Amino acid sequence: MPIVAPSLLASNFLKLQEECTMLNESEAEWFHLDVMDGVFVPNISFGLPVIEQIRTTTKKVCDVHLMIIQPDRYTEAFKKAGADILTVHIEACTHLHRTVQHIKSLGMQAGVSLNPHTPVDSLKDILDDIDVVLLMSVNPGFGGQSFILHTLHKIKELRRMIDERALNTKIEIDGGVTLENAASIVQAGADVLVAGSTVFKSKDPKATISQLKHIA
Ligand SMILES: O=C(CO)[C@@H](O)[C@H](O)COP(=O)(O)O
Repeated sequence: MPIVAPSLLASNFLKLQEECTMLNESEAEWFHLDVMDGVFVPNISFGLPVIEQIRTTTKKVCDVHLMIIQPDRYTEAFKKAGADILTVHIEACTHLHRTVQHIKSLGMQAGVSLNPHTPVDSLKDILDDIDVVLLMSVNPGFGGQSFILHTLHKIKELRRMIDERALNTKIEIDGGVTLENAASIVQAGADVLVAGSTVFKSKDPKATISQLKHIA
């Protein structure tokens, strides 16, 4: 069964506490928190103070996805704000190995994210060092986009790489995940489903989370 990680980007920020309570009562294991800087991606979302507050509402895993340039400037700050997993973009890092080691030295799990055009092959010299690979299945920056079908090939290729090395690295898929495509994403080899619009725009978000969890 996949881990379900609702993306709070699609939540109602005026009712953030209620949204967090709903997630706490649901089968979601991770809170997916999208940080955007308006430079790496053409949108600005939320940052440290919001994550700090969300952290006080939950004991679930806080999975922070940094869509920012020069993420090293903020590694400690996100640890302090309560991140359990800190994911950086391969396209935003100059010394990725150093960045990953720094994240892990602070006691967080390290994730590396790939934009849709970045081949999974680019992970071959870092894969053994990371806990999570976050494959973007849309171009990052906005919720509510359509899943890019080619991602299914990338998931299968990455699954092969991980299994060949007998690693426990998780494959997380982010963007355009729906009740219609979730089963094929999991069958291709994904471990974690990020879902924003599908969860928060549904009539019954808790039930939708359960459906995503049990769909495959
Ligand atoms: O990181 C991002 C977008 O950059 C994602 O987390 C989206 O927010 C997912 O939203 P949906 O496609 O599920 O609405």
